[in-house]
Amino acid sequence: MSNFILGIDLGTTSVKAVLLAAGCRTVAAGHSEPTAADLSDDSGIKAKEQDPGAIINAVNRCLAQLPGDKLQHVSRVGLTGQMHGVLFWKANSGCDWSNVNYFTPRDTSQLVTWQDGRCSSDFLSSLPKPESHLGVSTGFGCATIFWYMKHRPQFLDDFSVAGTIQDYVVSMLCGLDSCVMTPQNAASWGFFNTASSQWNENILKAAGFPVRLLPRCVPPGALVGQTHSDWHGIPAGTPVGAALGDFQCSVYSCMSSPADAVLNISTSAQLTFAMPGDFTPPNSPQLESSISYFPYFDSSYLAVAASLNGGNALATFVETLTAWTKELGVEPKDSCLYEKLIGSALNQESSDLMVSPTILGERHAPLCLGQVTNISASNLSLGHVFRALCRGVVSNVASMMPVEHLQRAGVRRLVGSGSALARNEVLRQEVERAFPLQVVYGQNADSAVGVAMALCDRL
Ligand SMILES: Nc1ncnc2c1ncn2[C@@H]1O[C@H](COP(=O)(O)OP(=O)(O)O)[C@@H](O)[C@H]1O
Ligand SMILES: O=C(CO)[C@@H](O)[C@H](O)[C@H](O)[C@H](O)COP(=O)(O)O
Repeated sequence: MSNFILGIDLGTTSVKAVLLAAGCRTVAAGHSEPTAADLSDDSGIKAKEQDPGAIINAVNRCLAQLPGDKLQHVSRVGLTGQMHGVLFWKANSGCDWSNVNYFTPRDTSQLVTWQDGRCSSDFLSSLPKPESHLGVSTGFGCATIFWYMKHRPQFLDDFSVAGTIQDYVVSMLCGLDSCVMTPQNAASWGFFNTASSQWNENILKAAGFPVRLLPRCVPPGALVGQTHSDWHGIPAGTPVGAALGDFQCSVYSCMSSPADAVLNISTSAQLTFAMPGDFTPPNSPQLESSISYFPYFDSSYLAVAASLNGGNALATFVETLTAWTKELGVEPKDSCLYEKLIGSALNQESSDLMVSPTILGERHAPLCLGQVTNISASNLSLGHVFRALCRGVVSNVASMMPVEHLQRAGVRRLVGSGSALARNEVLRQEVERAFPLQVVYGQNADSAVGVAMALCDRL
């Protein structure tokens, strides 16, 4: 039996796991499980948190579905997942292995995710200026830690380690008493200089920030350690890579030429292309710009329009419909609703209803919330509304990085990735209408495949 590489994506909505066979381009098996729902927020601070226990349960369910005869021949484990977020744990007691075959979290905080809104614009303005080309937005790890410093300082005293959810899993698998992070994820926390690959420690220390919580940085593709226990049949001693960013991994899974742009629509949405190898980002944040530059591999960068409003806008509409119908005494299933909405919109070729889906605002325009305009008595059918909503999601991310910008950068083809795109023909139709480019959809184009490919290519 040949060796396999296990890739796991801890996404905001679902966990995906794949086994990549030798040659790194064949997906031997894959599975996905819904992850944790957002915890209800009765604090009034627009918190968006997820329970690490529910996330790791989804990981355990996902791996339990993979073929055991392949799991025992895994030669590398790669983790990726939702960026920007932060969870805290206690060194050496962050998880419980009493189930022998897998671990469950212990002594951790909740995961404060990239969708968290507790850091107001005023609060962010009160923070020191970062020495980085990337600004700091609400939901970014360092901003969240500054928030806890100001509003709940004792909370931080209970913990000795912090990282993204994917960094946490790497630490638990390798039995680390600290956290190791790649620049792909460190850049998503803020106060990280990607040119020097260092935290803005002096700036943070001067502001009283608990720098003891900052992870140690290693290059993407680095191995952090080895699994210290058998895990779902994967033998102890299996090398584990430092965790990568889901955005970069979705690109790595399907970008095959510098002339490719990638449109990933998952919970969020990203439109991106690779910058030339000699590109260096500006010295300071371009806060009003809808385009940012995120570290990729080998000191290269991706230009990205990172929208906060992707599949989550569609999910919010489905959840709202479910709530309305429950109030009316009916209990539809979400999956049934998606099928009906997609079906209705496929029968509605076009609509003059206009939907701007930015219910979370955008990082470059946080106050620009969602809108529905041009409503008439004849364009409020489910087909009209869902068609207009899908077009709105695509138009919004396209407005953040117009096709002219792509063409000036030499882009000739658009590759689609992410479950929201893979599962929604209306969304794909709107992509093909919005972009006068060749549009293809990557086979197995998602972050779990991308992290496994990245590890494989760096064997
Ligand atoms: N049954 C479904 N049919 C079509 N789209 C769906 C369905 N279920 C979820 N989605 C869409 O998929 C999105 C989640 O995509 P996913 O790739 O799982 O996200 P992530 O990688 O961020 O966890 C949801 O936001 C929703 O818009
Ligand atoms: O694209 C960027 C980079 O800022 C971020 O938006 C980031 O990739 C994503 O929003 C988060 O990682 C969440 O991703 P996902 O759960 O939607 O796959």
